[in-house]
Amino acid sequence: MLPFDDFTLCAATADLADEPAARGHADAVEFRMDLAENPTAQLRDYDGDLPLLVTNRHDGQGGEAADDEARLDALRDAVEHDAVGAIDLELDTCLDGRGRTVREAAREHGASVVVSAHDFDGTPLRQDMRGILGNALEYGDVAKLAVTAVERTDVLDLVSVTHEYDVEGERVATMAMGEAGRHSRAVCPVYGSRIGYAPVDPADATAPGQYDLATLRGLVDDLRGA
Ligand SMILES: O=C1C[C@@](O)(C(=O)O)C[C@@H](O)[C@@H]1O
Repeated sequence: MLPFDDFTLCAATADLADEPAARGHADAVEFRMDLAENPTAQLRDYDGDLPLLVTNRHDGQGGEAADDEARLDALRDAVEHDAVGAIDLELDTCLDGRGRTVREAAREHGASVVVSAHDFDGTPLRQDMRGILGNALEYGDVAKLAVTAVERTDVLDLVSVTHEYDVEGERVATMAMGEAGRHSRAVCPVYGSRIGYAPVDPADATAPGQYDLATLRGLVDDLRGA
């Protein structure tokens, strides 16, 4: 089980062979099944130390998986592996009811549920970000929102909403994608964001504006005074 009680840095990858290289800096591995070759075999053969957060992102939310039942079946199967401590499920998949049995399977196997939403066009209004995270909290243990920053100042409202939920005792994970939002990946955790994502190798970024793993670990630890 990945409780996300505190900031959890995930090495985001489509290749579980990255795990040994991630161990020194990451708390967990985000396994992007939708970007992976033979994800089922990779999961079956995984014997690394780090727990897995499993994501099978559909193409409407920035991933490469078709948004079909097979995508959800793969998540339901994934939670049966002991190494899987959490799954990521899109908010739209929860709102349309298709995520219910996936969440149930996760709970049954002691895996946390991260309910996520992505905005690749911009940063929604403050009250809308609050609303999206609030909706996601209805379904998941952690509500995650990744927006796109066009200006550096777009991050201000995101930080403040993150802080509000943290003060209310809710688990949220936030980040602004894109160059203008890059600093949010280090700053949002200072205000309570529970999850960070970074590739071991910067060439393998899973979203725009990500730092490499060692850099993000250093920045977050520094800023949070670890
Ligand atoms: O949802 C997220 C967050 C993310 O998009 C990011 O911006 O770091 C990276 C993805 O791998 C992950 O699934």
